Amino acid sequence: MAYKEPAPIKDKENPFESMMSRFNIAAECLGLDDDTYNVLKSPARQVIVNMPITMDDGSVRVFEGFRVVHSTILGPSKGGIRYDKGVFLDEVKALAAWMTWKCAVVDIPYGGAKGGIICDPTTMSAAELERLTRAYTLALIDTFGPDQDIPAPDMGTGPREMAWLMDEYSKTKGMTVNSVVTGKPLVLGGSLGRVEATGRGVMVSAMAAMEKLGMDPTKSTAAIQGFGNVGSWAAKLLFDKGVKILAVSDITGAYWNENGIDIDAAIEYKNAHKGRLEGFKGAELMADPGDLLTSKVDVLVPAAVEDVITIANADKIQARLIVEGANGPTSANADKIINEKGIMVVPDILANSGGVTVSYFEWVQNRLGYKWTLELVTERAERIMTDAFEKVYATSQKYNVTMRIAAYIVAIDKVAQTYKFRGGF
Ligand SMILES: NC(=O)C1=CN([C@@H]2O[C@H](COP(=O)(O)OP(=O)(O)OC[C@H]3O[C@@H](n4cnc5c(N)ncnc54)[C@H](O)[C@@H]3O)[C@@H](O)[C@H]2O)C=CC1
Ligand SMILES: O=C(O)CCC(=O)C(=O)O
Repeated sequence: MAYKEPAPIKDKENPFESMMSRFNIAAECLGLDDDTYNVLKSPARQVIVNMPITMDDGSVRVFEGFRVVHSTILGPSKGGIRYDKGVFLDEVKALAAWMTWKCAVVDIPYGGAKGGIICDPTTMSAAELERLTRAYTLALIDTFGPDQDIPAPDMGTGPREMAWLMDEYSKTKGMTVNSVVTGKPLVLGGSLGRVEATGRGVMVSAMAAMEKLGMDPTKSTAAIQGFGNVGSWAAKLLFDKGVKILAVSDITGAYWNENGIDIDAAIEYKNAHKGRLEGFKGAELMADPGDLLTSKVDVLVPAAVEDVITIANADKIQARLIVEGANGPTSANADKIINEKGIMVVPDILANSGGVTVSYFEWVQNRLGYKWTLELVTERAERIMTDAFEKVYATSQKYNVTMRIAAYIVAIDKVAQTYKFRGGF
């Protein structure tokens, strides 16, 4: 196969190269053939759109957006849409590939995609965001579809944006098509349990890993970076399991309480303050928010952005366990340092796959025209996550590799086997 030792790449890494360097190692472990390797390293489709939007003050701004479909070999492509001022094409390419691996790890019948729009949603009105979301939907009308490519929320987007997308798509088709998007409000066909699904999967992964490491959750401490959808739910569900959360953070700073943060109070505060923790009195503001990552805790959950654990701080990490709520929070160059320190990492493509798993349930329910109970959603999602964790753990033992490389091996193996049966290239 065409595997080559990746050239050393410096932090800040290109996220796509970062993804590829892990893919290369896993491909070599599997002895992946050249043809499949070459197909999988290239995204199937990359669309760049420019959308002129009338702002509230009457001016017109042109926004750039992307949709990258990495693979559809396992089924329609699936993946969130990110609204962020720093989003860029290679990041979306990496995120799309991670979706392919993630869906394969949890064994759901989807390929991978991701979208992004360069914008700062915190400075835009709801009306401007609605116009932008509708324009993006129209620009990608031939890409999206319940059997083609199914978006969902990611950073900076949530049920509100998914509702606009569903409505715009449905209008162009002349009928209601709720299965074109997941993460919708419940009343539009959203699934019970989707909002907390990614955080729940993080909690399930953390519990499974703690068991392997012989850690008692009720005697363990944790720090959580990011207090949005994933971080706040992961914090809440770990807190409910008795884990003492010593630190949480968001874009406004990191907050520390030696005696443990009351996560219910933190969530209540955030909800009452435009989604931000700024001014939260239940913890002290840390002088440097980056110190959260190297603080003295047992479990670290990066649940914000990419490349926060790098060669600059990896050797200072004190946690025994890292559970990656975010996509790509650890740079490829930091993997070796973390591994040498004996820290167990539950990688993103496993740890945060609870979200897409319940998105899959939402799509299934929409297509059935039927609603599942929360108990059913939770029980099925937890079973899928636990099975995936055990499969990845067993693979890591079999190949004597980290959980991250094991997760890639599980995923690439499934995709490669599918290609073998389907043929076609
Ligand atoms: N929403 C979902 O279902 C899924 C999200 N993810 C990933 O989880 C991560 C977070 O996504 P969401 O929670 O949905 O986004 P979100 O937009 O709901 O929240 C992001 C949070 O991170 C904080 N943040 C941003 N930059 C930060 C920084 N430099 N330091 C500390 N905090 C920072 C924000 O203030 C906010 O609290 C992303 O990597 C996303 O791709 C992964 C799987 C599914
Ligand atoms: O729920 C989904 O379909 C995708 C969520 C997502 O974007 C992710 O897992 O990174």
